[in-house]
Amino acid sequence: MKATARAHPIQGIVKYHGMRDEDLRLPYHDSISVCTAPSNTTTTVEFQPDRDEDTYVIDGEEVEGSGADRIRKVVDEVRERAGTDDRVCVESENNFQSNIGLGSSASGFAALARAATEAAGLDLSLPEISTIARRGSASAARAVTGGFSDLHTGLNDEDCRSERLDVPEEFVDDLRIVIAKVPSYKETGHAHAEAAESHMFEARLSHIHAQLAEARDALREGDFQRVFETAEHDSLSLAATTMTGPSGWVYWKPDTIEVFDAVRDLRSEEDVPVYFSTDTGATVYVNTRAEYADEVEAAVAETGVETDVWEVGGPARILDESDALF
Ligand SMILES: Nc1ncnc2c1ncn2[C@@H]1O[C@H](COP(=O)(O)OP(=O)(O)OP(=O)(O)O)[C@@H](O)[C@H]1O
Ligand SMILES: C[C@@](O)(CCOP(=O)(O)OP(=O)(O)O)CC(=O)O
Repeated sequence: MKATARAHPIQGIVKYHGMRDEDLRLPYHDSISVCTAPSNTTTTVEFQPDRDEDTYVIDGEEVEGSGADRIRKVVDEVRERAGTDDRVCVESENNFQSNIGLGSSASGFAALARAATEAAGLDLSLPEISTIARRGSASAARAVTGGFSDLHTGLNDEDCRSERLDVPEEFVDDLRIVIAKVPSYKETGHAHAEAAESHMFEARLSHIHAQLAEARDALREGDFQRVFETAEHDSLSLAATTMTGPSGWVYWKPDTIEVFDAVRDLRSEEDVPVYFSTDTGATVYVNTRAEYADEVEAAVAETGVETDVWEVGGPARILDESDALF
């Protein structure tokens, strides 16, 4: 009745924005992402029949408000599928900063869904677990299946689930993601809620199918340039939509743009294979290949931002009992 799981956050490639159904978190369109490592979330879940209430703790702090509501959604779905009313104790740790655009809701709800289903004794495939994680965060569905994954939209759990894409191993092993941290706090919930109100949203929807086809084909071929050109372009498309909604969200900061410039200089002046990408946040993912990672990190660090070099992460997995957080 107790289990611990670990999951990695995601970088969007063809990014998800906006939900058809906020309760079930059914996105308007398919989306593709890649999990990042060593960034991860570790979560322990225990069903405790003697308790009166659930408790949720992240990074040593009890979670309340909308953060707790989202965790409860995932836990309630597990309770329903397992046919139990037992209360749970959830403890979680992120080994990276949350709410700065590094995808903590993805790894957080993926680790939660993986640990909770295991603790409840449910025998489910990763795509099935992805439908439970999706109720906390749609990007978490892709963090359950890991690597490069594709979340299909749909109106039910049979259709709206994540599937791991078949991508050449050499391409995955060669990818380096230089993280340019721009620590500006934000929450994406409101942006999703107003996504469809931007006049750019219809344009984005009609464009996204070609982007998805391009990304799937480029990933199958292991074509670095086409995959990350698509991700860079989609970052600009996503920002165009968020910036032109009713709240006019501008997620980028001056440091973000400086990193974009550094990346484009490396590409045009030094012929380095390197592309930027942002999700909903000011932090930049700088995608390059292993042999260029040091040169790219040095150029990005010169703008004054803090950097890290990450790689591709796998699916959500169960850890040993000795790794439990309580
Ligand atoms: N370990 C965790 N377990 C459960 N929920 C988590 C965890 N870490 C973060 N979260 C939730 O995810 C929210 C942050 O994610 P949000 O949906 O705002 O955007 P995001 O784009 O995934 O986040 P980030 O800015 O980290 O990229 C937090 O406010 C919290 O409610
Ligand atoms: C473009 C993104 O940054 C969208 C992030 O959205 P969230 O995963 O934060 O959304 P919730 O479902 O509300 O948790 C990355 C992506 O998933 O494509």
